[in-house]
Amino acid sequence: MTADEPPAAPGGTDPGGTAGGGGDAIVRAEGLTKTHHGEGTPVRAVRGVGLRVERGEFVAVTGPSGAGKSTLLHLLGGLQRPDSGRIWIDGRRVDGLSEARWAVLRRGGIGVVFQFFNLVSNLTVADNIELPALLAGASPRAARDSRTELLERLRMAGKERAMPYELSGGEQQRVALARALVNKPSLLLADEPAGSLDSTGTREVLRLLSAFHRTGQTILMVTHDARMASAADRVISFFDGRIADDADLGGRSASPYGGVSGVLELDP
Ligand SMILES: Nc1ncnc2c1ncn2[C@@H]1O[C@H](COP(=O)(O)OP(=O)(O)OP(=O)(O)O)[C@@H](O)[C@H]1O
Repeated sequence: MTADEPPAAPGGTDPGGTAGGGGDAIVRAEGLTKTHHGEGTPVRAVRGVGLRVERGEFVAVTGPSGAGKSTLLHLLGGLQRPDSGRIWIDGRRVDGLSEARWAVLRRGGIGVVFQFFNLVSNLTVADNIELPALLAGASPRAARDSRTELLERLRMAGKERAMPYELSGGEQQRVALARALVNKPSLLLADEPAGSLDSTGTREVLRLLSAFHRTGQTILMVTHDARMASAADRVISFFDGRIADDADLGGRSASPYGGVSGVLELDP
């Protein structure tokens, strides 16, 4: 499939990951635009953005409030639809997928964490983490094993039976991370993952994201916090709906994967 061909049929895949996706890119987007039509004047939140994230990268998208960072992340996770532009995830053209297909993709290939955890309040920690695994078709035993392993990695062993309201904000975010990672997604999208945490919670989330990154997890994180951004190996500055700068922080990268790029595209 070339970049000009229509989206893959729902369920269609490109196992080689090269059709339109180019090389080993986990995310590729071209010409993305999104205007919000709210109460007042329409807001052009994303104004022609091209982006490429390679397998194993940890990319931070930073910029002032209202720059359009969250909108960009929502477009890449299928939580909002672009007005124009194309998106490939793991080599597969996805911008034309139905809501249901996007939901399936988020259940397996894309994990998402938000500022406000969004745990299911009447489910235990264990059930919150196992649910997406079960929905994706894992056996109860496999879901339990994955949950146990993740809770250990997240230093939350022993909290399996706790309810979300019994946990601190930092602990709830660790459960949200476990839930997002339980199906081993090729991409983790994180929208201000420490935005509602104190400095201890922020440090812990940062440490955990870095630890998952070191074991190969591809992460795209939106943050306005310079400390958070400094944990990434590449920082994209977003301003007024566009990529204003794209800096490979080089040397510190724990990722074995090089070759990064991000391009500013003109308005269509
Ligand atoms: N659903 C919506 N309806 C109307 N306007 C919206 C909507 N979502 C976002 N906007 C507007 O689009 C612009 C970009 O918002 P967005 O949340 O993407 O920015 P951001 O860079 O993530 O900001 P912040 O750091 O404050 O979260 C803002 O002006 C915002 O008010």
